[in-house]
Amino acid sequence: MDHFEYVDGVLHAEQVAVPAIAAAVGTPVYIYAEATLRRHARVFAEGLAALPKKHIAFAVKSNPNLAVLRVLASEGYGADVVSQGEMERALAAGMPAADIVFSGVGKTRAELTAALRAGIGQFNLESEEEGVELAEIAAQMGVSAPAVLRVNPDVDAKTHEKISTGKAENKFGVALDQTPAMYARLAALPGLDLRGIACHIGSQITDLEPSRQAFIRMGELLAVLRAAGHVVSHVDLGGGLGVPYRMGETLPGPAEYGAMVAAVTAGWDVTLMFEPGRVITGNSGILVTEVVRVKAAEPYPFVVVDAAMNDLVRPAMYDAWHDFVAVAPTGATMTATVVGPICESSDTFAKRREIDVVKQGDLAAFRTAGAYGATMANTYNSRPLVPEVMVNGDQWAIVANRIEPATILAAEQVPAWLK
Ligand SMILES: Cc1ncc(COP(=O)(O)O)c(C=O)c1O
Ligand SMILES: N[C@@H](CCCC[NH3+])C(=O)O
Repeated sequence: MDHFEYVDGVLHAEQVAVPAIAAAVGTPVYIYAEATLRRHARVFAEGLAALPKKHIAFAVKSNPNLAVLRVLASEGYGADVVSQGEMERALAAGMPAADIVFSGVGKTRAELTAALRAGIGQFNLESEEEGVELAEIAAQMGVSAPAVLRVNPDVDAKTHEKISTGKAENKFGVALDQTPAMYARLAALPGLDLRGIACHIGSQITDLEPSRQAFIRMGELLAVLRAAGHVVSHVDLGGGLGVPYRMGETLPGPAEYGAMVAAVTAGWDVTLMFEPGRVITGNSGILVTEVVRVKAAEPYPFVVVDAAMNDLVRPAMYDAWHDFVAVAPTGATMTATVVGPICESSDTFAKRREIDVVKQGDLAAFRTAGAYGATMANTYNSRPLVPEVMVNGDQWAIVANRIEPATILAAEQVPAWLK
């Protein structure tokens, strides 16, 4: 979090005072620190330095802002995409098609075709049905689709159930015990260059043991597939490494993760692939908001801010914690519930929490909002999508504009029967 620091009592993003951005752009506004993004990208890559052959594909879903993607492209990152839109963004940001991995259970025929045309590096197949369809399209196009089969290792990632992806009950990947036979059938298809396996057990993983167990299962499967005579040159271990959401919290970081991966995968002789998202972007961004008013209530007041669950949905959706701090704290604290203006009780950011004292008109920030923040925003209650700003040293720029909700139909566009 070191590029969002207090200088002379005022929160700064790198060398830029947050109030300067808020005054120019308005609130709410997402602010990203380029230096933090780069540092996270490098620290993650350094954590994997001991691995001989690897490829890192940034999980675009965590933050698809083009400026973010450009920074990560310049750090040598490829992209893990889950839609044609994400693929196009990665390409537009300068990521080579060969460095793009396409995941997701619902890739449509149109998306498979577009990705083949673009020449992406790898399709992560989530079902036999998808593999058969991809093989058929590729064969028609006279190409061979590089692919791996995503396995569901049936491991509990010990994270929030809504962001767990590696248990048998989850929709992702194919059952481990069915994989060898399915791999053999898919490998035989013309149009498919099946070259390995993939897994991803969940997001915001704060205990490395479930991942270790999943990777051990992947190693066992690798041995079974090779014993059956298959070529397995790539193993994709997904993303999911968690980040600290609370000031002072310490979690296993890229170094511990890398050491665990190196120990489990020693001797595999494959290219290992990684799909980190949150660990790169989470603490690279904040959401800045203004206090609309402080509403007296018993036993604690409500701090009503101008950001809402449509701007940052994680607290409403997963009961997620985001630190809430004053941009110019006085040093005093109060206990309050922090809420947005939306007409739902779930529009609550912090319940009965000790926070910096704030009053009407003060600026405040939700920390760790760089991942799954702006990207999950919507226009509920006819609120615009908030702008995004990137800071680089003492410079900053708007990297996504405020977007108004669906435009109001002009009178002549309203069908006669609605008039
Ligand atoms: C297939 C896949 N890869 C990568 C990620 C990125 O996860 P995270 O942002 O937790 O690193 C996800 C999200 O959980 C995912 O579903
Ligand atoms: N959107 C989730 C993470 C989902 C990860 C995607 N597989 C979050 O904010 O924590």
